[in-house]
Amino acid sequence: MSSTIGTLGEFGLIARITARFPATDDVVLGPGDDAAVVRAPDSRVVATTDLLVEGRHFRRDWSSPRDVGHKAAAQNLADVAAMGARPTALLVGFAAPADLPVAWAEEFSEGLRAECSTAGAAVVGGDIVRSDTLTVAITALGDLRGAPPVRRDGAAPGDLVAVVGDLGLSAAGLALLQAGLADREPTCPAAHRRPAPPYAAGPAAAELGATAMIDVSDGLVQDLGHIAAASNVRVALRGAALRAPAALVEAVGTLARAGAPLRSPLDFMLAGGEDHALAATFPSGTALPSEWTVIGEVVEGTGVTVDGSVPAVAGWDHFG
Ligand SMILES: Nc1ncnc2c1ncn2[C@@H]1O[C@H](COP(=O)(O)OP(=O)(O)O)[C@@H](O)[C@H]1O
Ligand SMILES: Cc1ncc(C[n+]2csc(CCOP(=O)(O)OP(=O)(O)O)c2C)c(N)n1
Ligand SMILES: [Mg+2]
Ligand SMILES: [Mg+2]
Ligand SMILES: [Mg+2]
Repeated sequence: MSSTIGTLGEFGLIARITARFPATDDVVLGPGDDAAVVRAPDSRVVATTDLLVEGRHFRRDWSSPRDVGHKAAAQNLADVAAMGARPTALLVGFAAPADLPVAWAEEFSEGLRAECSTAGAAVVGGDIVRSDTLTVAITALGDLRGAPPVRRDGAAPGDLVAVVGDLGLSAAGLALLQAGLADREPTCPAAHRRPAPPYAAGPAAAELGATAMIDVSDGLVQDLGHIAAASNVRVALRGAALRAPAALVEAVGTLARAGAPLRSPLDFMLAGGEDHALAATFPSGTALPSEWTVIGEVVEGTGVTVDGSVPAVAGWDHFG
């Protein structure tokens, strides 16, 4: 029988987990003392937190522990990048039932470490408690390197709207998993299990003069709606600019043939969350690197439109 965290005990588990988290140059003191010490050369620290709850954010039969570690880190590190900052450190709240295998916690930690290393961050601490529901509460910190944060309220009429990263793949992957079709179309389920936020594009966007930015966690329309509301503008998207990748088109075909509720590739791109693409506004005329796609412009008004109409798609709302 595999050992569980209940038999290993809290401090045994802490020792097992913290041994996996090496320091980076940003870390003065890592896990093990009452608190970690992280360098803040700019003296302003970007801080963000997101919870993941089993059953709501992930399922252990759909995602490996490594996948959940990758996703938990990515969801938080993307918020740091969306401020235009470089992620530096992560803190991990881990609440789990006593019968959780130690290997699950270790593999999860390995996923966290690997995703942090992709983003250039380190795990510097956390907490462990017993709980009936497996829950992960992450806090991520970041460094603005002296630059001002890119907020949600800076978009102005005339700005262009652009996006970098995946759109719709995670939601299509979730739909395939829900329909029991994940084995037939593995690309989207893989994107659902391990989103790949374009971390470096966040600070790069800040340097390019981004006027507002957000990571797409709940759906493109809903998240751009936060920029529209905070900036008192309308975000006018062009549907033709949202070109669906082949994997999304194929996933939609497979879902349709299996009789799943009809959703077009564009629906997934407009409403699907959890890819953690970055959506930003830039002054018109900004020369954007090729990984960015211009998808519309900022105009006077309110809300988000696609080809002039309010789209009939909704993003994720935990209580919706
Ligand atoms: N329980 C809370 N207490 C304080 N602030 C919160 C709470 N929940 C959300 N917020 C804040 O509200 C804002 C929007 O939250 P959210 O939609 O979760 O953002 P994101 O999608 O980037 O994670 C963020 O600034 C977040 O820190
Ligand atoms: C088992 C399962 N069901 C449904 C979803 C879909 N889902 C859960 S949370 C979420 C939105 C993103 O999570 P949230 O907690 O809202 O993160 P935030 O927007 O705060 O970054 C989505 C699309 C999922 N990931 N897993
Ligand atoms: Mg959040
Ligand atoms: Mg966000
Ligand atoms: Mg959300």
